[in-house]
Amino acid sequence: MSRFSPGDVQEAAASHSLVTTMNAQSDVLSGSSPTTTTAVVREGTHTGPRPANKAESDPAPARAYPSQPPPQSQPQPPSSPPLSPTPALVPHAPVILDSGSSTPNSHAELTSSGGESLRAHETAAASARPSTTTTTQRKQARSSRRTKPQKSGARWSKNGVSSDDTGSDHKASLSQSSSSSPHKVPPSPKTSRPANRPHLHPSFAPTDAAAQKGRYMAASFGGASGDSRRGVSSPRPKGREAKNTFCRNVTIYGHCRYENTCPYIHDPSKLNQNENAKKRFNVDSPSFTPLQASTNGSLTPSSRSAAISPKAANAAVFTPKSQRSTTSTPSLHTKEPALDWHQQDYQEFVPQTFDSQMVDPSASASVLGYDPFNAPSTIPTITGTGHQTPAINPYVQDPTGLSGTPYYQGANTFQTAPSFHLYWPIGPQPMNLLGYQRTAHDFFIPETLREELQKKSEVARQILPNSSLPPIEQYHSLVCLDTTQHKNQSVFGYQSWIYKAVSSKDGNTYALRRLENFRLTNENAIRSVQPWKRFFNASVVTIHDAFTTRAFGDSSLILVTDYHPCSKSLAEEHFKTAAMPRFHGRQAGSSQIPEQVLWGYLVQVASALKAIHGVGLAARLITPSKVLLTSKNRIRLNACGILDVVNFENTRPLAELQADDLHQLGRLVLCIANNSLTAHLNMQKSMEHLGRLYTARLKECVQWLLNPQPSPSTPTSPTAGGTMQKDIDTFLGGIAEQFASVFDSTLHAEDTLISTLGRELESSRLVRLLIKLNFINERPELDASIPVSTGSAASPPAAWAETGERYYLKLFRDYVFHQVDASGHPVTNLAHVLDCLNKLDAGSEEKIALISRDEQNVLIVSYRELKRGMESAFQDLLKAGRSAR
Ligand SMILES: Nc1ncnc2c1ncn2[C@@H]1O[C@H](COP(=O)(O)OP(=O)(O)OP(=O)(O)O)[C@@H](O)[C@H]1O
Repeated sequence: MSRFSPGDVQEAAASHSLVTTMNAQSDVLSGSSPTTTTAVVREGTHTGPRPANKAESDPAPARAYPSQPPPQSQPQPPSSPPLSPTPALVPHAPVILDSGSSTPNSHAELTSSGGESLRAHETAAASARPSTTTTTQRKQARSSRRTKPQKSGARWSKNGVSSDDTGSDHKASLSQSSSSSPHKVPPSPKTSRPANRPHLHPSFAPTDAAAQKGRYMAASFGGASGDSRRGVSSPRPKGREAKNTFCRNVTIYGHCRYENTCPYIHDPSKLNQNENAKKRFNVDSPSFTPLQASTNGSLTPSSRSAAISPKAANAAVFTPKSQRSTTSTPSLHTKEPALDWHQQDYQEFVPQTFDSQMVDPSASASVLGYDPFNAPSTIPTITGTGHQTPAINPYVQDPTGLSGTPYYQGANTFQTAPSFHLYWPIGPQPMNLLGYQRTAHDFFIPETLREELQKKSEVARQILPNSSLPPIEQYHSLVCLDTTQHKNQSVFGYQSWIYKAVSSKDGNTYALRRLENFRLTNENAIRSVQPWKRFFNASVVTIHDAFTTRAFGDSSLILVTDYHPCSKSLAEEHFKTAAMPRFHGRQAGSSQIPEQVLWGYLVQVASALKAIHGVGLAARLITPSKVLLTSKNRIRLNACGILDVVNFENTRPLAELQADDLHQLGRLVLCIANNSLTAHLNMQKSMEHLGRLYTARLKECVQWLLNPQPSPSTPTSPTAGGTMQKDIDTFLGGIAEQFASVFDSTLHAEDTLISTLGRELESSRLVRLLIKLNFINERPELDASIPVSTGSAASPPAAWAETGERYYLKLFRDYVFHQVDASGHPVTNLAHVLDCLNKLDAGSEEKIALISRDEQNVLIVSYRELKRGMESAFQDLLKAGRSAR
């Protein structure tokens, strides 16, 4: 990546006097203030890579990357006029010293090279044709053909249509053809093109007018000077290209005498095939039509199958032998096979960061054996009344990607899942880099965090197509979040389901917990949710509403709570490990939970209990399945308030319930520490195990929580002090030092997030800058609506985007994004882009060399001028927008 060097500035200064003499003329042309341009230098003074420019006069949209910058000593064609400033081709740069590109010059070059191509191709015809070709040039062409036949050759097509064809390419291939096949070409009936005819890009040449071909091809060869230079070193034509070319003898005479030996095509139908095959992706490309599935599941024969034997066409679709084969085969029968393919790829490549242990053997087994085609008939019987959705959570964070399979099976709608593997840095990341050696990833949000946030937002927005779940009140687009169809009635006394749903009132996504077949016998029961609706704590899932409904065909109680995408219960996190032989009630092989994680859980639940007990409530349900893990080590109580409604009539005293909360907390930690859901059933053994694996402090704390109300004479609290109450305040006092350490790590995490946010702020700043630039760059339709600030009548109205500051903003865009290296390859250096945009945003005094697309002019401008120009152009746009209203 080259940058503008100080030498350029000096050279620019040296040519300043010349620049000044040009100012008057250029100002009239550009209509812009002469003060806006710093300097312009002649071609060749810059040393850096040039932007991939096309000729200024070339209207063709397709742009070829130019070859190496032309050396100053590059020989000019004999017919070329001396270099002179040519305002007609210079697109109104504020001050321009033209180094040689001009309309007459271009025309001379066009004419000259066009004549050469014609001569080279049509040996006899060219000599007889009263074209612009001169006798001297013809001789030169012949001699060059004789002496350097190996340099000839390049692609050549029927119309000279390929956007990257060059004059010499064409000439060479034709000279080769003329040597191999003695085509006799008569003089073309059209000998020259009108003088004012614009330079036509080969791709716009008519395809059917054979007589015009030569002319357009000739015109195309004389395109941008960069093109013709590049053509000198074009590769030899390949046999395949001759095969793509229609024989000119057939065009001119109607037949070819040398058809047997001639390498060109003589059958027009073949030509069209070859043409289509040759063009890669353009407007003429045939659209891709995948094999469509008919309603009976068989593939509809397409035109492609007509070309193959019926046996082959009806052959079974290839299915790779893998775990996913059971799922991938039916996906071919969906409406959008291509999309399914993407989805499967996404499943396969998603790096799992947040979860590593959640492999439910039973779930995996059931999914593996799950037949999506039979599912609708079986699932309702499993899930009960009114519950017709396959009770498989599509969003479960299953590393195998299997739990979501049925969801993707049925998905006929378009889905754009972020392809995380595309962003993921490949290979080990370099360490200990200096400040200026940072990698591209250093500029952006950390990969793990970005992936987690993107997943959450994607999951929160996903819906199940063809879902039979009814809307409930204002909640629609219900998706069942349950990961298992075997519901445990013992928790609430009712089967419970949980759905993600969108509220039509506020557009937010909520989690709806439904208790099936719940009958409300007392109106006051449902009012007991009111205090919970006013309760907000960071460690409790907020409750928003509670009501009963018959939308499912039964009488259900619905509790509306916050929705936390990609979350899972502690039971799913810690107890659903791979199938392994059990050992003493524990799952052997499961890893030990770090003590710091357990203290984190203790502190979070304790702070939630402090708040809950403080407002005269009790959590009542602190079990592993009802504590939600919403991000790494971040938990929330998820079933508060439900038992208040369900057990309204036989509730216990509050003090008892609050003491039970502490007991449940102790049991939770004991179970997790023992990696067993039933650890509390064998208390002594479990405590011993806990004592072996963890510190005495943790054991003492759990012991205190599990003990019944301590008597005044037996102080066993964490504080180990004298007589005390067994309440949450005592407990908090006892674990104060753990609170301090958890609080400290929370602050560290917050600091990290704030600094990440700061980096993202930088990115959003650059995005705003880019948006502004793109509003301005090469804007076509505003030409008439915005008066060109020059006020010059000579300026065409269609020049807003090409004049004044807009012109060098356009060149700046090329400088930032379209640079090519010395061999003409695109430069895609993110650091360069960020560097340039940041300097533009800051309005730095640093100067850069902007090179016009025909590589004939170099503008030296500072970022400050660019910034000023961008602001003023943007203001123009705003004004025009306002006046249009
Ligand atoms: N508020 C919520 N936001 C996001 N996901 C939730 C929310 N509440 C529960 N979930 C998810 O829904 C799933 C089912 O939760 P639920 O509370 O029904 O537990 P469960 O494992 O089915 O236990 P049980 O059998 O006792 O009902 C879990 O994967 C959980 O992560």
